[in-house]
This record gives sequence, structure tokens and C-alpha cells, in this order.
Amino acid sequence: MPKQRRRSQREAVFSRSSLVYDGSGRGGGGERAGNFSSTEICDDQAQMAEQYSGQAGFLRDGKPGRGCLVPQVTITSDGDSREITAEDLEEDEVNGRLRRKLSNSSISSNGSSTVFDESEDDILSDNETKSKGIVTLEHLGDSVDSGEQSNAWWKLKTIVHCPLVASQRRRLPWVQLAGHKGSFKAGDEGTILKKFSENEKLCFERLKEDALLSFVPGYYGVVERDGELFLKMKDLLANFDLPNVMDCKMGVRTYLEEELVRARVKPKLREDLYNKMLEVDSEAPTAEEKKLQAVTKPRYMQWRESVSSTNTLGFRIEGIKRGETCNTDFKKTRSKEDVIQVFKDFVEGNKNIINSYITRLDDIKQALKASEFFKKHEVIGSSLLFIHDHKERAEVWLIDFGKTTPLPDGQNLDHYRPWEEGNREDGYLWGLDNLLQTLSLLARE
Ligand SMILES: Nc1ncnc2c1ncn2[C@@H]1O[C@H](COP(=O)(O)OP(=O)(O)OP(=O)(O)O)[C@@H](O)[C@H]1O
Ligand SMILES: O=P(O)(O)O[C@@H]1[C@H](O)[C@H](O)[C@@H](OP(=O)(O)O)[C@H](OP(=O)(O)O)[C@H]1O
Repeated sequence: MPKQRRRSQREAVFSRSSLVYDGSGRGGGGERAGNFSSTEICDDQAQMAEQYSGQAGFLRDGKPGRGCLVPQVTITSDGDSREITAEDLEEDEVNGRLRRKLSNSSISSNGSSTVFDESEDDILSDNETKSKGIVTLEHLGDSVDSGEQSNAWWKLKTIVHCPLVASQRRRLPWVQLAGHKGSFKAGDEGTILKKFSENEKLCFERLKEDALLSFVPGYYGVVERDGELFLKMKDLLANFDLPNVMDCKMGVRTYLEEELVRARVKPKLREDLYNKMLEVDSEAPTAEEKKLQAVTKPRYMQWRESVSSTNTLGFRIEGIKRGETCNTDFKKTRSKEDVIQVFKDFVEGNKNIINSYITRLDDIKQALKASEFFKKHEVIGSSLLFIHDHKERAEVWLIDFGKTTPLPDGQNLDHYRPWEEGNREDGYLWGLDNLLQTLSLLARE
């Protein structure tokens, strides 16, 4: 049975209660507060109050602080129940990667992993889980002898994982700090293959003519391997010598407006997200959610944004690989002091690397401001990938356009304005300014 179908059926088990959209558009802090432990209520409300009054500015250019008006999808125990139908399942099957991103489930990712501690079986298993860091990519090409082994990082991978399986498939140790296991395969010549998404493909195609081109991974089209479609792109780690890597998810919001709408129209309760919430804070679920042992995805995403720095700084750290260790446990890294500390550890206090990152981020900011693509797209869930090595080589790239969606003709975003449902703002530039300010503080320490 296809993975998606099985997943949807599993979800159906939990769809036995009604969900109610509170369309009041009340402030996220206040509305969310009912769902948090007492300490978090205070922190969250105070923070949001500060933001609304424009006093919590953490910006270089004096723009006001901000908060999102977060329309909520909350759960009530009464009302109609609704099963997922065969039609729903079919719908889930046909709408491709964006659809998958909007509806699939995953099991929690917490903690850290050390190099090569995930077997290929884990990665290729049908039990789709989030990646925790170092993974082993399967090479789906026929060739086992292309020119990919020329750099040190690639050589290391080859040395450690040289055994060829019966099918002569090479396996490539790689760093995947976010997303689902099995989403990536090794390509040839320093490329990787990412599971096909129509939406992401269109973004890469539009970016070919755009000011952002030199800040996104090279894109080499759609390829088919073993009957599956992939987007072929440059492996940004390929030319690095034992790279250190950080994934920062950008923006004040990590779900599409469409996801909120769908949660109202066709609510799905997710046990896996409820469990992930419990792992971080056993007091976070409401009494209703505890009864149901499940939450909706927007509810989880909004909560996730509020405990991390997404709402307060407009970006959050998803994961880091430093040396031989990966850490994806940053869910509660929220204050700018905490973020500074994480960056400091990441670069091991190296000011040259920090300064290179700042320079690159400044260039990215200029490119974003000049970009027609950026003006016309809601950029959700996209990350900045930081990469450096012991030679002090440091780069930052924009990755993951799976949830980057075009606006209707004539509509533009400025990426600074606070989000209100309907305006589709994502807070990307606000987050980038905060990120730049964070790194500047570190550079001056
Ligand atoms: N071109 C690339 N070169 C090197 N590493 C990459 C590249 N693209 C992605 N990665 C790695 O893979 C991880 C996941 O990438 P990405 O966010 O594109 O996947 P995803 O499945 O869309 O994730 P999500 O489900 O969180 O949206 C990144 O954190 C990064 O570590
Ligand atoms: O980081 P966490 O706490 O593990 O939570 C996940 C994270 O918010 C991802 O961005 C999201 O995938 P999308 O961005 O693709 O929606 C995923 O949804 P999913 O479980 O539906 O894949 C969440 O589970």
C-alpha cells in the first residue's frame, strides 16, 4: 500500500471530533495563552504585548517590533465527527509534494545524532520520520564511478561507506538537518536528488531568471529514478571539507494560509504532533487536546512557532551539524541570547567566519530586495543553510521552496509587515534583519 494512503488512514482514526475555527483574529499571545502553562502564558503575553506596542524592536533600522494576529484552529469535544473518505485519500495521492507537505505525518525528532548512526534501513523504511542529521543517501544512478569522489568530504563518505550493495548502489553519508527521511537521494557529480514537488520545481524554474539565482542551489531539472521523480540540484556540501552546517527556518509563520483554511474545512487530528508537543512541554496541550490525545497541524505549528524564536525573531534554528555531531533539539531556543549562544558554539567563536556570514547575508538581503520572485511569492518554510569548514570558508544559501507559493497577479509582499490572515505576509525580511543583528552582536562581543 502506498505510504501516503497508509498515513491518511492512520490519521482517519483520530478524526472523530469536530474542530472549530475561532475566526476572531485575536492576538496570538492572548488566544494562545489558554493553551500554555502558567509561566509560558506570562512570557508569551508579555512578549506579544511588547511587540504590539512596538517596544520590543530588535531591528537595526528602527522598524517597530511585531506580533502576528494568529487565527486559531481549536478543538472542541462536541459536534460532528468526520471520517476520512476514500475520496479524501485519492485527493491526497494526486496533489503531489505540496499536498504531501500540507497533510503528512511524522514521528518526533528530538535530540542529537552522531555521524553515521542511522542505517540505510532507517532512511528507506516505510516509517516516514523526520531526519535528525547525518543520513546515508542511496545513489540511484547506474554508475558507481563518476567524478564525485574528488573532494575530501566526498572521499570521507566513500571511505566510510564504500561497500556496494548487491545492486552496486553507492551510499553517501550526508547532512540532512530538517525534513523527512528518505526525501533525498545521491545524484552524480556533486548533485542530490530531492523528492519531486511541482511547486518547488516551478520555483526553481522561475528563479532561473531572477536576482536570487546565485543564492539558491543550482537546479538541473526533473529526473526519474526507479520510477520516481526527483528534482536534481547542487549538493551545497559537495565542495566542502568536513562541513559544519546549520539550518535556519525563516519567517514569522511556518504554515500556509491554505493550511488554516483546510484545517477548518477538513480538520484532521494528529496524534504524532500531539506526542511531539508533549515531549517538549507536557503542559502545552489543552484539556480538550489531552482528552483527544491529538492536535491539528496548524495548532501544532502555531505552538511550535511560539516556543521557538519564529514568532519573536522571525527565524528559528532547526538543526546543526558541528564536527561529527548533529543536534536538532532547538525547539525551545527562543531568546536572542540563546540564539547568539548557539551561533557562537556553531562557529566556535571564530569572528572571521561570523563576518563572512554577515557579508553573505547582506548580499542575500540586497538580492532579496531586488528580486521579482521574492516580491511575488509567499515564502513559507524556506531555510537559510549556513555552511563553513576549518579553512574558514563560509557560505549561506536559500533552500526549500516546497511551500513557497505565488501571489495572485498584481499582489506583492514587502516581507516586513505583520501577518494577518489574508495578507499572506511571511516576515522573511524582518527575520533576516534580526538574524543579521544577532550575528552583528556576536561579531562585536
Ligand atoms: N542543495 C542542498 N545541498 C545540501 N544540503 C541540502 C540541500 N538541500 C537541502 N539540504 C539539507 O536537507 C535538509 C532538508 O532540506 P529541505 O528543507 O529542502 O527538505 P524538506 O523535506 O522540504 O524539509 P521540510 O519538510 O522541513 O520542509 C536541510 O536542512 C539541509 O540539511
Ligand atoms: O519541526 P517539527 O517540530 O518536527 O515539526 C514539523 C515542522 O514544523 C515541519 O515544518 C512540518 O513540515 P512542513 O513544513 O512540510 O509542513 C512538519 O509537518 P508534517 O509532520 O506534516 O510533515 C512538522 O511535523
